[in-house]
Amino acid sequence: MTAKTDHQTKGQQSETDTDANMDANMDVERLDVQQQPILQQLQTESTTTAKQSEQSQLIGIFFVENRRRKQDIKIVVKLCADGIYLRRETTNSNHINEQLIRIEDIVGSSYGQRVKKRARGGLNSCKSASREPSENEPQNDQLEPEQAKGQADNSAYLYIYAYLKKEKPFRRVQTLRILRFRTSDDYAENLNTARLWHRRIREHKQRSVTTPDGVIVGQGAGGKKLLILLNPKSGSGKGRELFQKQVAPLLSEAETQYDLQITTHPQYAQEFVRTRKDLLERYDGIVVASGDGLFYEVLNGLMERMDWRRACRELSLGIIPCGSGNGLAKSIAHHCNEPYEPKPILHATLICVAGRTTPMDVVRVELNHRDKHFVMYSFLSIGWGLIADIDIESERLRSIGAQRFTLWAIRRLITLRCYPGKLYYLPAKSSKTNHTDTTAAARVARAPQTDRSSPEPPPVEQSNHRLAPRRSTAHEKSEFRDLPDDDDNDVQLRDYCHSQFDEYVDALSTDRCSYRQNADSWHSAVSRRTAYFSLGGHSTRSNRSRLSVAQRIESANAEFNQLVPTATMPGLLLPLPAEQGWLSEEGEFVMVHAAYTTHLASDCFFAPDSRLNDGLIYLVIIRSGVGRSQLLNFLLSMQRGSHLPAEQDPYIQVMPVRAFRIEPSGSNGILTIDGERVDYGPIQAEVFPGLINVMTSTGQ
Ligand SMILES: Nc1ncnc2c1ncn2[C@@H]1O[C@H](COP(=O)(O)OP(=O)(O)OP(=O)(O)O)[C@@H](O)[C@H]1O
Repeated sequence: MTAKTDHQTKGQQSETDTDANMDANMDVERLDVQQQPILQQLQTESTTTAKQSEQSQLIGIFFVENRRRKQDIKIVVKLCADGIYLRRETTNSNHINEQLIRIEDIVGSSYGQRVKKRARGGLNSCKSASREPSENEPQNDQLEPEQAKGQADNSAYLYIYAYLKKEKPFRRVQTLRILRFRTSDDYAENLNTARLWHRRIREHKQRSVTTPDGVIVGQGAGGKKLLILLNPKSGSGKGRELFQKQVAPLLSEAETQYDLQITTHPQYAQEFVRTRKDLLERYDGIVVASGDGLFYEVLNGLMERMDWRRACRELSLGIIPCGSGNGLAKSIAHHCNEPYEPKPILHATLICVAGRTTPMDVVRVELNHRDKHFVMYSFLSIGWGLIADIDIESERLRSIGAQRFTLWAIRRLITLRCYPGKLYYLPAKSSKTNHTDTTAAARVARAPQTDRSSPEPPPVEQSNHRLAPRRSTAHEKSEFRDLPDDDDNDVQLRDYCHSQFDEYVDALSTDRCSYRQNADSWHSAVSRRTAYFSLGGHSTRSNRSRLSVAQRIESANAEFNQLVPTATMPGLLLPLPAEQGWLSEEGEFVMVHAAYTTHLASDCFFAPDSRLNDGLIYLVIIRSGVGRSQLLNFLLSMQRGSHLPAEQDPYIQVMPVRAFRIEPSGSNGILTIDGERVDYGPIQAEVFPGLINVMTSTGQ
């Protein structure tokens, strides 16, 4: 190994300065490796975890010339499980400065020859992920001037991409650290050193997202790709451009492998997700680069799959906000205590490449329109009245931007509307019955896999509840699990169905209308499932036609259980049992708005107490008789999240519930699900706690 002493030449330093000047918003620093000792790998016995992590430490000593102050800075760089420690010492004063770039803040690294700024991953270009540099000479157009002129530079460079969290103002700052390895005259040898650092960074990053039981969570971790669905028409219609400029370079820095699908029309994403056979084999995450509307399509497409249960478990979902509302992206950023503004796309992409996931609640919604029954899945909100009116009716002013909401709010305040109807809800803290057991969480208890030692199923309690609930544990309440999908469990379920046959038939015949409603569900209109729900018809997927009617009903229900997450509240046309804690209120309402994420839009902090996985719907009720000034104050304070009354108020009330039903009396009004208008009429919803996993930077 030949020692080099010319590491602080004029030419090199000016390059570093140029970088710093050009990347005004980015913290760039190039550190040149010193002659001796350049790199040490600590050799320790790998008997304990601590020792293992020590073993994977790398240490190097680098120098930077500070021409302005005419002094050299010596920088000791240590790479370990926590991240990268930089200890700076100036040579002519004893000033020491230390910095830790946390492993969570490092998105990735790349190595190879020195490349021009425009050819570098995260700066302006989008180069392909996981670039494996050749050990031959680099391409001429990527060489620095000195190289291009024929002056050989045998150095290998390591580019470390990090985004440091700053509190004031709250944001992430793009940071690039360049390590130059040139202890040898042989480029291949220097490249090997850079490659080792690169590999170690990857290993540490991967370890940081591994759960205690050794499972690597999040996208990209299992060697699969991300599927990115991009709506080029979302928001201001610049989705494609924003992706190329802001998202692709970051994915490249993080070495994320992905397939990009550009949607061509409404329903494209839903259809793609629903029908793609190898979705789970090929991808471990789906990222929506669009607004909340496309996320809604992806969620519902997943729920229409035969393997929806596995899909919800194994595919993590992320969102990069290119739309106009972006309530989900803001809610996730809020959950992770991550900045959102001023660069929502950058911040959200960082969350998507962080490799961690958090369970999130989904709400199952039932609608009835012209005797047809619809089922869909929602993740944001359901609105009836004021906010839904403002949201939908102001569409005609879309061209004026976000101000349309303010203008329309004023209009609505002047001509205030009240809607007569009946509201039912199941409070989260009902003291009556163990109503939490009637939520989806209770199905955990029914899942044989959670208690294989006691296979005896619970008794049937009511005609509209096929399986009676067992009290669930605190842990069970925190996540959704439906009936298990392994073979053992299928057998147990079947055995149980047979043992309870008489009661089952009874229950089914009483309830049949609700199943037949499902036959005409929104799902069946667009999916292959129709055959399953058409009890009277011929199923192409089973030999049910040879069975008796009762057996066919039973068989249909067993299949139905396997296919969709079953509702625990009675069907939309059935009464809601007061003995299970259901409460109701009849009257005139200015608004009933249900939210299950903190933000309805990036600037609407609607349910500040909401958590991604709390199993709660926040029902905000505004009753008729509310004063206009109180209403104005409510609307004006929504942005800060201070709109909800701290004390009991006769007109405005917020209530955490597990399920609710709205029965509007008239036929004129607006109902929205996740900000999109749906048919006006009776609607009910219940929360499925933690049904899906969303990409977060914090994990569980
Ligand atoms: N290529 C396309 N052309 C037209 N519409 C599309 C296309 N791709 C998707 N869509 C539809 O556009 C609708 C709106 O998209 P999206 O929600 O992503 O953006 P947005 O409305 O601007 O954002 P937000 O919902 O946050 O207000 C979606 O419901 C989707 O069905």
